[in-house]
Amino acid sequence: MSAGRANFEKRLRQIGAERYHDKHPFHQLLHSGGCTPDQVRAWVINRFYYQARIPMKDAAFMSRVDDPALRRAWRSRIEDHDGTDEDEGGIARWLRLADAVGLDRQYVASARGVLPATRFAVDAYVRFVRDEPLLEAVAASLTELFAPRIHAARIEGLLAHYDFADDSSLSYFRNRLNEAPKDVAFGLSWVLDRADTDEKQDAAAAALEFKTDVLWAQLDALHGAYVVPARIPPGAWIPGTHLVSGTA
Ligand SMILES: O=C(O)c1cc(C(=O)O)c2c(n1)C(=O)C(=O)c1cc(C(=O)O)[nH]c1-2
Repeated sequence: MSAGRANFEKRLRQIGAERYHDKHPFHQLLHSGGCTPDQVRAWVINRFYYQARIPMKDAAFMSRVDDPALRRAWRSRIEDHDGTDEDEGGIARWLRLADAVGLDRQYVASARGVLPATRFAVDAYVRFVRDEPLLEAVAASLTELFAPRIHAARIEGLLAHYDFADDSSLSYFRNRLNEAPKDVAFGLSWVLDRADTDEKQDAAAAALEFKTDVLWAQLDALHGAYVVPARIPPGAWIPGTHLVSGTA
């Protein structure tokens, strides 16, 4: 026996209401115009690592699925980030944002300046999806239920407060507004259908909480390193470096 489908969906949404990273002070700083240009750059560099690993985690997921219908429903996630013959894809769009804030895109793409804690958090997500049961792997992706709201708030906040923000530099987020709802509608009904015991519902809810931790930890790392009193770990990006002159 398990709590009904509607109650379980409510429980998952409550996790977002309490734990999603829209509540993190770094996002509040970013969206309200409180970040310095270097703090925005640090966010662009570190968040790139998440972007770059998302299609790798989706490929890891697909490598474990023996149902062709599920692989077919999932594969557009990889194309959304890596692109197709017709569409440049999310990774290329993110690098456009890197250009707009004046960063050397090759440095950003190299992921050399990424904070250690960001790397640990993102790598933990990829491993989780590779190693845990498929139900938990799909449940972990359901933070995307809460992403369109933060993407809309980000577009509005960045456009209002930062000179680099325009249709080209923010195209990543506009595209996600269309891509994420289709992914999450599929993922949510897949999880609701399969989590038919209390034990499975608990496991799926724990996976979603784990994922909110993955997102929160990345912003904690950013805040600790680049917001006063800043403590930049060895090897991480140093403000003022790897810029392309004449931009931002
Ligand atoms: O900007 C954000 O706050 C945000 C959050 C998330 C998320 O909730 O994991 C994703 C994205 N963006 C995103 O752009 C994206 O492509 C994405 C894929 C996934 C996933 O877990 O498969 N999450 C997210």
